[in-house]
Amino acid sequence: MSDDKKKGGWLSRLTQGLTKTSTEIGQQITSVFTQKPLDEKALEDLEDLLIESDFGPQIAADIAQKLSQQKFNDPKDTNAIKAALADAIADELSGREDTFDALSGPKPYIVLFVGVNGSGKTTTLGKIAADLTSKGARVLIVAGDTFRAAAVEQLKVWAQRAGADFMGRKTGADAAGLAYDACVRAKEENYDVVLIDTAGRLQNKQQLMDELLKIVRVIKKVIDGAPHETLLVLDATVGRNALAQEQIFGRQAFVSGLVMTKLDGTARGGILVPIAKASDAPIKLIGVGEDIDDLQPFKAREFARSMVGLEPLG
Ligand SMILES: Nc1nc2c(ncn2[C@@H]2O[C@H](COP(=O)(O)OP(=O)(O)OP(=O)(O)O)[C@@H](O)[C@H]2O)c(=O)[nH]1
Repeated sequence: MSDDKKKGGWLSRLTQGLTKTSTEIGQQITSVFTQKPLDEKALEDLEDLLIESDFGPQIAADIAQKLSQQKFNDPKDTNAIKAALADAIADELSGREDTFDALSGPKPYIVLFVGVNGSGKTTTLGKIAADLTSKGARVLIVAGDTFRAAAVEQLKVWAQRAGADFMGRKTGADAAGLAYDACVRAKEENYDVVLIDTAGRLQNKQQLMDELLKIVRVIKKVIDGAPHETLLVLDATVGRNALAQEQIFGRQAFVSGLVMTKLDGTARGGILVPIAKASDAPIKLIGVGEDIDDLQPFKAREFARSMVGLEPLG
């Protein structure tokens, strides 16, 4: 067992978090390959397996094609095949990863969280707040989803837990007005980071987008160059719907990074790959569980290895 695993560090959490997907891919790959050489039928089976894991037909075909061109000394050596598969997945994700770093940029650093209700926005925001305050940052949490009292309460709890300050308004208040006041306060009171939650009702897309754009406009009025980061939070368990959501929010062009949550809750974690490829914004963070430590920086190679059931390299 590696040191990381003993400590329950992020790599082992990543491996554990992706168990559902890696069981699907990692174990099935054994049955795909053990009884036969890496022939056309095996590659077709691999392609099907990748499609079942939500990689999408094009990416599945590209990966199978790549593997078909490789020579394996022992076609029954599933670890070598898994490593080649992990490399092929990581190659698909090349250039699609980036770091989320709220502490090296200008202050106050303004981060906006967008995404549909239930995607994990509030939880992601809370986990980030806890991480930042643990590093000594002064953090202001802003409950910009003014439509749902429960969302405001949930954020308040996260703020208390993280030791961050909190700003909210009564139900139905103007979210852009709240964001404006929060930015003014953050400037005056020298906060390091402001984390702004937003509403995520998708029943009326245009209204939702108009409201988000209004929030962005007012933030810019107070702080030049802000928001410094707009994170789109997507739930991996909704599969291809997450791809559709990326297209809706991504088309507005102000998304600067993606967070893929609940990868632990699905055997179809392959969905991250077509989303990463379709989006203009890179993937910055992934959620592999409900604990604070389960929100992790996205590292394509480690992700790909965990996904096929190999130890991440670290
Ligand atoms: N298993 C797992 N659960 C998660 C993860 N991220 C968030 N959740 C859970 O998903 C549920 C929804 O998360 P919220 O943060 O409330 O989602 P939201 O987008 O803010 O949704 P609203 O509050 O409805 O606007 C909660 O029960 C979270 O605990 C994750 O990475 N893994």
